[in-house]
Amino acid sequence: MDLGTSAVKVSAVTQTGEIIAQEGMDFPLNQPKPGYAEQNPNDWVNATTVAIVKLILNDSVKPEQIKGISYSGQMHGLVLLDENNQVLRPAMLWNDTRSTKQREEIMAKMGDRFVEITHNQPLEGFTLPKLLWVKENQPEIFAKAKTMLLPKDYLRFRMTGKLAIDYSDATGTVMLDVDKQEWSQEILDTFGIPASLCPPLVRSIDHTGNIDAWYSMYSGLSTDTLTFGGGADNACGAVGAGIDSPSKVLSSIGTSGVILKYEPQKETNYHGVLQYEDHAIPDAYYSMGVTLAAGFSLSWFKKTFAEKEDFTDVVESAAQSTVGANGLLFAPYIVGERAPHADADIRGSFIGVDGIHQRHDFVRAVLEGIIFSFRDLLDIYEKEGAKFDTVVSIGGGAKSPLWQQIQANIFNTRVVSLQNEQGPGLGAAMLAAVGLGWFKTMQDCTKVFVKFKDVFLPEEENVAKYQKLHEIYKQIYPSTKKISHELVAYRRENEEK
Ligand SMILES: Nc1ncnc2c1ncn2[C@@H]1O[C@H](COP(=O)(O)OP(=O)(O)O)[C@@H](O)[C@H]1O
Ligand SMILES: O=C(CO)[C@@H](O)[C@H](O)COP(=O)(O)O
Repeated sequence: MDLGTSAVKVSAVTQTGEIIAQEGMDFPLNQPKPGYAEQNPNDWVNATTVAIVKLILNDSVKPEQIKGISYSGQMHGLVLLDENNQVLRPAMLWNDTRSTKQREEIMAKMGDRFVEITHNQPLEGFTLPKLLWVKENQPEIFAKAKTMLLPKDYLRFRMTGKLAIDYSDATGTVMLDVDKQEWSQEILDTFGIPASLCPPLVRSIDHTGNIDAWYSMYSGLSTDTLTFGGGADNACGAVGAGIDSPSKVLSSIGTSGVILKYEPQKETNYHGVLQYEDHAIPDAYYSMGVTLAAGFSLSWFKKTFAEKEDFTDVVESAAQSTVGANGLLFAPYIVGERAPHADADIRGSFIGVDGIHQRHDFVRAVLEGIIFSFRDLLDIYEKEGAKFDTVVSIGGGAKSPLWQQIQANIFNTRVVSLQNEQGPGLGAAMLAAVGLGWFKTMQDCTKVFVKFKDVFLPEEENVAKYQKLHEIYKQIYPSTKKISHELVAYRRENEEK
């Protein structure tokens, strides 16, 4: 199961890694105020159940054939349950940036010590600042809260009745002591959070209970089906894309965008400039930089300016434009940004709009702007001495060959795609396959399951053009910061009246 932000995708995978059936279902994202991003946890369960039922009825996957289920989940989202395990409020998602005040308080109280324990800065997107926002703004809800879960763990709970969180998602709460691999008592004590709120920690390949009788009745699944820990969607994406050494880098265009590197050592610490997380692979780690609105920028553009048209046609119309979109740049900061500019109040922009521009130039600028923001992240890694020979491209954005060629040119590195762009879903299936004992190690499973499809090579002339354009792009953030902040403040003032 891949519980994304735009949809859930359920894949049936054989012992040899063939995806024999796939179903999905969308669910809404609610943005009631500037910076807010919420979903109803019941929507995840209902959408997943519909996808499972379709898999059984439409695709003839027999329930008794399904030996194991594992989960890939959108990260950091806060789900709070009361003493009867009922959901207390809508889930606050990874792209919800309302907790700037709490983020600043965390740094003021703990400073570098916080970064030392968690290997991360307490950014708005992470779970702890959200929890502290609820504590301060909805104390009656905080008082009733008995359990905190992340999105995929809530889904598992509804399917098995068991509470658990795996280490890769636990690092994303910024409440885990990365060196000790346990919930940080120091952080919990400093912010008055009861340890009982934190669910039991499991490894991504650990058995987390069977499908229970209630969910078996509801979905048609068998109670003989085992579930496994699963992981953060980016950890699972890296597993499904075969990112098993520091020379390969993952480029994921989902709702968010991610540039991710495998890290063999626990001790590596980017001091919060990049995120540092436990991997879904036991005893391994990964770092990443996140663009908050990657695929989301394109979906926003399509919904706003081309609602009735086919998604692929809109994307491919960018081929009618030129490298550099005839002199038009786009900065994808439409819900704020996380890396390299941790700024909840920056907003997006089109720069250079000219009377000659047509809609396809705007589409091209959106595709390129998202990859320029990825280029910013690669630059951080390259400054730290990283050398990549291959970029593996996954996520909904990997459906477009044009977008992958743009990546090869902007990264000046070869880009490969997967046979099926569902990296996180395949990664989750691999965790179940290892958990079931079908393979001894994740590496053994990777050799059988991970299959590449197309290769996109950098084109020298276009690489040079994009290098020039990226230098211009880099000026957008400092040049638009003050204007963006004033506009967001204006909107807040007027919406609060
Ligand atoms: N045909 C397409 N070509 C390129 N990008 C696409 C296409 N269809 C969807 N996308 C992009 O894929 C994104 C969704 O990717 P996905 O990996 O499914 O996200 P999530 O896991 O966050 O739900 C959308 O935001 C959209 O911009
Ligand atoms: O916040 C992060 C990573 O830190 C996001 O990457 C979320 O995990 C959402 O993923 P997608 O829905 O875009 O796959």
